[in-house]
Amino acid sequence: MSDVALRLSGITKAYNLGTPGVVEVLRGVDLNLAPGEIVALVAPSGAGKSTLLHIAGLLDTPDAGSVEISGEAVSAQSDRVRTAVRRDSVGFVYQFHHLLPEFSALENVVLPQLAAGKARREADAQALALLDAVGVAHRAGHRPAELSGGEQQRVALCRALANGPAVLLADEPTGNLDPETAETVFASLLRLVRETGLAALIATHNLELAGRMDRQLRLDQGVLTVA
Ligand SMILES: Nc1ncnc2c1ncn2[C@@H]1O[C@H](COP(=O)(O)OP(=O)(O)OP(=O)(O)O)[C@@H](O)[C@H]1O
Repeated sequence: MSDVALRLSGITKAYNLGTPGVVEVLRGVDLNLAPGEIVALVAPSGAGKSTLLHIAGLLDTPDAGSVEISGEAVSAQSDRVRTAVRRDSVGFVYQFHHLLPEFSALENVVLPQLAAGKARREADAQALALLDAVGVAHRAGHRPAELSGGEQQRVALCRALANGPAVLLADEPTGNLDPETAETVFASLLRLVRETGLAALIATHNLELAGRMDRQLRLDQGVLTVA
């Protein structure tokens, strides 16, 4: 295993808005995340944390700089390679669950595994084990609309972890939940991340949750600083 799960070097990103001009969102972001490390990303609204997470997760490309995942330089690779790395090595959790409404909880966790080439029986077993680990196995056959907000987020977490990623990226994963439910979901997330030894970068406005992670970084004026 590489000793760096995620490395961002010199990431810059600007959006050209025509008039009034260019918005420089990221101005040279450097970050090393070791396997097993959980890092909070704290940023005021509009500071660019979604932009940063999308670049780290290969959903967007930087203007300059590089992204390495598990020691592999991926930012300059072809779309095909980036898509495969994203599928196999990166898990995403968003503020809203984005589960597929017409599929059951189990199927939502199975589908990314089938896309990665896993056999159905193996994918089912992995999905059930993950749902069990976060306490929602009894809801495996239910569709997202039949689940509570906290259950939906726990299923979304299972989906993000289904292919055994090296890196988990989360954008306000508990931001849409009441405090008690947020605590349940966050506790599940921390425990699973600790158990699996993957690296996690978790954007949150919640300073109490941020304080329970290994490190806290602030995104301000386009660069990361220690919070
Ligand atoms: N596609 C785009 N085109 C132009 N400007 C954009 C685009 N995406 C983001 N921006 C701008 O870049 C800045 C950072 O946006 P981003 O969504 O990354 O912020 P954020 O920190 O995630 O904010 P929030 O916490 O409110 O979601 C904002 O000023 C936003 O308006």
